[in-house]
Amino acid sequence: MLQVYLVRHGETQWNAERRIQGQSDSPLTAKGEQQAWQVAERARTLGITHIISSDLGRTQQTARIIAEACGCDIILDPRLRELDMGVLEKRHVDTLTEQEEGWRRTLVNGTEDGRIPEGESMQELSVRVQAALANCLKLPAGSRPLLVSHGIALGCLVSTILGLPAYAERRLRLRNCSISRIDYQESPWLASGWVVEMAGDISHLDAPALDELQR
Ligand SMILES: O=C(O)[C@@H](CO)OP(=O)(O)O
Repeated sequence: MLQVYLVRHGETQWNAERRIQGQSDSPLTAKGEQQAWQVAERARTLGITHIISSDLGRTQQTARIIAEACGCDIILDPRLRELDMGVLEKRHVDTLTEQEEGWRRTLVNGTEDGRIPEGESMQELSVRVQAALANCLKLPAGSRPLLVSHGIALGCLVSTILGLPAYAERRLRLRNCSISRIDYQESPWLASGWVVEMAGDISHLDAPALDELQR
């Protein structure tokens, strides 16, 4: 059985300011760095062998802290980037016009191919994050990878493993530096393939942020 841990990056400047990031970037706040150290401390006890990270700055910054604690190298995988949120990236969520909020809601409420203009659909996101996950099956036997990625990207991964549509990710709260775990297994009692063992655990954080757009 392969165990894969999923970690969302620490709180960033724009998470705290309620700005939409997508594939744009902002650095971790002091609180975000502290969260990263706390999740790293937990990861250190889990026997992690590989850290695989989205190549955006905020995930790399988080991954470096976890890698230092686990003594692993970091492999960058752009398929683990956040959903491309097109023309709404860098915008403050409270300043969107009605039309812009409608675009954003398309993602939240879910239509198969809904997207923000110049952005990516949830379906497209789902294909690339699933491909990044499938790559973990090629690691040597006994590997235990930890993936560092983003709220929507990881939510989409967990939702689709559960057999839900990709847009169901907004029904799953994955806070900054939460840990989720999915296992690839062949048990006759469970569906064979990927199984969700836990999602969004923040018991290692002493001060979880009320992060990003979720307040
Ligand atoms: O892009 C964003 O604004 C958020 C949405 O969840 O993603 P991240 O997890 O990278 O903060």
